[in-house]
Amino acid sequence: MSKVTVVGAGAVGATCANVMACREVASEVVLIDIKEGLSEGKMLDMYQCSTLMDFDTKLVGVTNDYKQTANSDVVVITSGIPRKPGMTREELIGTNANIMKGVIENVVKYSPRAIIIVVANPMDTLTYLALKASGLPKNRIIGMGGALDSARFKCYLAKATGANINNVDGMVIGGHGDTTMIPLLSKASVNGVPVTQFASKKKLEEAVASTMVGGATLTKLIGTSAWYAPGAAASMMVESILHDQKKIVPCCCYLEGEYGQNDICIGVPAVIGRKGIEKIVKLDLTKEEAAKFEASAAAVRKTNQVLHEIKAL
Ligand SMILES: NC(=O)C1=CN([C@@H]2O[C@H](COP(=O)(O)OP(=O)(O)OC[C@H]3O[C@@H](n4cnc5c(N)ncnc54)[C@H](O)[C@@H]3O)[C@@H](O)[C@H]2O)C=CC1
Ligand SMILES: O=C([O-])CC(=O)C(=O)O
Repeated sequence: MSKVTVVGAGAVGATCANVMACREVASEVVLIDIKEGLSEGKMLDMYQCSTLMDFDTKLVGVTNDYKQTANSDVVVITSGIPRKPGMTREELIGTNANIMKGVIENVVKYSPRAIIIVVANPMDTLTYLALKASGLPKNRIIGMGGALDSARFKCYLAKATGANINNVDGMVIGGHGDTTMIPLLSKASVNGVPVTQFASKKKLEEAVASTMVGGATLTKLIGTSAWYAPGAAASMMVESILHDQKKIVPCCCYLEGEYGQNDICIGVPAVIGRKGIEKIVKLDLTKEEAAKFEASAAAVRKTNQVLHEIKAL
């Protein structure tokens, strides 16, 4: 028996709940939101897919009643406003930091043993806030960003190389921001063969640039930010935890010396299993990539500083 709570029944939260239900990732999924009836309605709709899609997951929707989320094994936090075209993720901090503080208090109160996955933006800074506000050990607070950015990177690489998408491997580390993420071209491959064998430098650099603005491109097209791939990425992380799959997932982790950084949550590859972040994986970065990581960390720290200015920390 396993129980997952998703906080925020908007686009990303409901999609994540739906993917988890369809894949039977957990025996019970609870969706909670402050908007009266929203979670109840979405979970009822989802439940009515059971026979159509052949799943048997207990689905519960609640309005702001954390008692029903009690003793969750994993909690995914998507509550927060999304950006509109032309905005950065960092601009969401004032509203979303306040939401995060209230949510974390309830999550820790009702599910003290849960592993928490932070999705709301600006994700790296809100992961840091969740860690500090919850007082939980660092292995139990994970931010979702790198999994999504890497999935997008693989799509753009598949287009650039003409390779089968499922043969493409690629990883994005660093902050989850338009200018802070670092798609690692040096490690990208098609079935283990470096991507440079399949596409020109120019095309590969275009794939990197498109990945970095992947979220902004979707926001411009849709008018609000994306949800299908974000929801699926969060579900994949929950699955790796609950099924102890020990997948190596680029995700936002608290660093204490790794990659030359301290007291920061930022994207690095990690083994994700039943204990949450089980190991931070060390990559041999090129000189240029290491310099980019340093700059990315400096930018994330600048946003973290805002938490003090708005008295969220
Ligand atoms: N880390 C990542 O890779 C990604 C992060 N995001 C972020 O996820 C967040 C959610 O995005 P969407 O689902 O598109 O937004 P949305 O507006 O569709 O849904 C947000 C939901 O949160 C709810 N909410 C607000 N305050 C709450 C509270 N205190 N407790 C419970 N629920 C509360 C709202 O009522 C709303 O239903 C945004 O901050 C967005 O930027 C979105 C995509 C990817
Ligand atoms: O772009 C946004 O604001 C939402 C997000 O983080 C993403 O889709 O990568």
